[in-house]
Amino acid sequence: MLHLFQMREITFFFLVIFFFFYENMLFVSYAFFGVVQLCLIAGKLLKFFVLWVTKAPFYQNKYLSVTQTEKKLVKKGIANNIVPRGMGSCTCIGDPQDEMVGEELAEAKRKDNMILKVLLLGAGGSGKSTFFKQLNNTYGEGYSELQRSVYKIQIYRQIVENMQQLIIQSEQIEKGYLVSGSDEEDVKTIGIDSKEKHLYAMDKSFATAANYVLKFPEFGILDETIVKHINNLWNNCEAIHRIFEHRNKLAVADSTEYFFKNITRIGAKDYVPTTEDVLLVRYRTTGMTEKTFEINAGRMKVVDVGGQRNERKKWIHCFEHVNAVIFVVSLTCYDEVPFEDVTDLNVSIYEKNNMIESLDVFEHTLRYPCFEATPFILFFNKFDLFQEKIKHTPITRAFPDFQSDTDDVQLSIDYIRQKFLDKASPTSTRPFFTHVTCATDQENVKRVFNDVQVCLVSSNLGGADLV
Ligand SMILES: Nc1nc2c(ncn2[C@@H]2O[C@H](COP(=O)(O)OP(=O)(O)OP(=O)(O)O)[C@@H](O)[C@H]2O)c(=O)[nH]1
Ligand SMILES: [Mg+2]
Repeated sequence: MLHLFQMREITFFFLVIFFFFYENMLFVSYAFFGVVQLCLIAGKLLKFFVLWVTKAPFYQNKYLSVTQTEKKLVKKGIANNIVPRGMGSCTCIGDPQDEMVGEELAEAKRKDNMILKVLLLGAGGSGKSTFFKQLNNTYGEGYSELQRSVYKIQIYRQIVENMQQLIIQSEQIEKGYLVSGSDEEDVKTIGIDSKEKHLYAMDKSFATAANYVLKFPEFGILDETIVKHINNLWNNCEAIHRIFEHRNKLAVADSTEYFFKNITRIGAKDYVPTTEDVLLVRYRTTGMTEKTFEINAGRMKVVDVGGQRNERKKWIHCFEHVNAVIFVVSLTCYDEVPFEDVTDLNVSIYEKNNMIESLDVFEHTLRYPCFEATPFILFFNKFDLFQEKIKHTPITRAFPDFQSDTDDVQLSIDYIRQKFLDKASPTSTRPFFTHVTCATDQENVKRVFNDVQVCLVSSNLGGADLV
């Protein structure tokens, strides 16, 4: 019994002792963990206070992050001690070399953000791609022999297609099409009096040459025979020259004369196009090309697009984050028929004027809401050709309101310039800059793009976002 009592007492005693200590242990442990928590919170508060006062993240912790780009740099061994950035600032710990990496990254990012995005827009054939090529020659790596060789097939095509076009037109005139007094109601003339049509007919002695050229395959490579025939037609056939005078209505490029004259060099087996050949070849752009050039220690991303009617539908795809639009106008197009309106080689229909089309495209482009505050730079291009054309063809061809039938270059350019500027809304605050240019002249392009760069930077980019 005693034993049992003692046992019960002893058990009770130990239970009391256990509960007493258990309660106290709970209290002690609660108190202990409470103090630890308070210390941790105080520590964090202290750390953020220090960060806030010094504006420098001394610590590397979960609030700080390393960007994917920086990780790649470390992986590639370009940078070796990238320290995470936190809360918008990027600083490095450790030795001064680490700090340099951080600064270089920041500088690289700042430079990246300073690229000006400039669009080259304008109607087909105004010279956009020629500017692009000239920029590549001046500020890019130029064209290697291999790259120039790519243009060979296009040069062959321009020569053969344009000669075919001239031959076909000669035949059409002979049949009575394209001359005034024609019975065909729909057919517009190219300004040849029916009494003069015999002057445009090729002599029978050119029949073999003409047939050979007409049958030449679309992507054929020039050989001795075709060179001989084209040389013969160009050098000896007067009718071909007379029709060439009407090239403005036939969508025959001005530069074709240069290629006809150089056909012996171009037809050689080891022919590699020169830089001049590359600049002068007429190649209708499809889609868009862009490249970043370093101009005046600044960077400019230039986008070249196709200007033909069906190409213009694609322009909208490159309208984001644009700092400026360079709108290229061909000064010589005031008596030209748009390529798309020279519809059928057999029965041509000449309807529109390229300068009026260019004005329409300009007006349409100005109306895009995304360009509301975007600076527009107008390039009145092909000044070299304009100076020659104005001597015999006044701009009244496009602007009958132009008072004088003058050959005054400055007066005519001023009139054309005003016609374009009139398209801008009178309430618009958007900046406009105008330049008279010659895209085939490297020095001119260099000077003009220098000015463009300076103008854009000083005009605060019209408030547009940087790329
Ligand atoms: N002489 C002379 N020819 C020029 C000048 N600018 C362009 N050209 C020629 O004009 C033709 C058309 O030029 P491109 O640069 O292809 O015209 P584009 O605006 O790119 O035409 P699309 O691509 O169809 O929109 C080419 O044969 C050029 O060599 C210039 O200032 N002077
Ligand atoms: Mg082009």
